[in-house]
Amino acid sequence: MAAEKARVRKLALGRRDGIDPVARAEGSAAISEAVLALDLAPGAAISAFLPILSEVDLTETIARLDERGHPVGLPVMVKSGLVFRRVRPGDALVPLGFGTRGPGPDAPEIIPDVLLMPLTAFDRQGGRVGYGRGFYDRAVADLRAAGRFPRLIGIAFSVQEVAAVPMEPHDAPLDMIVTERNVFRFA
Ligand SMILES: Nc1nc2c(c(=O)[nH]1)N(C=O)[C@@H](CNc1ccc(C(=O)N[C@@H](CCC(=O)O)C(=O)O)cc1)CN2
Ligand SMILES: Nc1ncnc2c1ncn2[C@@H]1O[C@H](COP(=O)(O)OP(=O)(O)OP(=O)(O)O)[C@@H](O)[C@H]1O
Repeated sequence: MAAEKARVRKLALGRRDGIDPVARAEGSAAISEAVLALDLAPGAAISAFLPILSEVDLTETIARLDERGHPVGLPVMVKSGLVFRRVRPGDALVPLGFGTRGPGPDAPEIIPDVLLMPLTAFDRQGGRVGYGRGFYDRAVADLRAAGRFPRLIGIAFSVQEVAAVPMEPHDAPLDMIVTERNVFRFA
């Protein structure tokens, strides 16, 4: 199981790393438009992410969601797992580990109603795999334990699709995946 996850992760990451900068920017713009076209409840709190490595760039999405009045949060790794701190366009960001950046400790936390989730590989059944550290899986488990059931939306380039991601009991299937080509809905 772990070996098969590692295999699809490597395969999809290789293809993601191979997207050229122009296609990456165009793909990110298309994904942003698709996310902004979803029927998000007014005022819903939304977690996003800023790109590391060759990830989709949601910078513009974050600005537009904020403009519409959505509290937007970025993931921060803390001892207990992941928390989401509110970010506003123009805020100063600090390094947060593994190349990630986000709001400092003074920023308020948000409890997301919608998670825009980074991933390495996905399949058409809602399967998702990340970098293999379980941060997002644990964040979803923690939210559910607190009685919260956020919508889980995977964000990826279409080349990150694989035939099947092996899913384990701790893996939360996605409700939706947005790529530059498709919006897949599972729930
Ligand atoms: N943009 C973004 N922010 C995020 C995440 C993410 O996946 N993407 N995270 C999601 O958990 C958390 C950061 N955690 C991370 C944990 C491990 C690695 C990691 O192992 N990176 C490898 C490179 C991947 C590879 O090539 O295999 C490394 O640095 O060696 C990255 C992020 C919170 N913020
Ligand atoms: N809810 C959870 N509680 C405790 N441990 C967990 C939980 N979810 C995942 N883990 C652990 O995290 C590790 C990585 O899991 P997995 O390979 O599914 O990560 P991933 O999906 O690639 O990562 P991420 O969720 O950060 O994107 C595994 O050892 C797993 O047991």
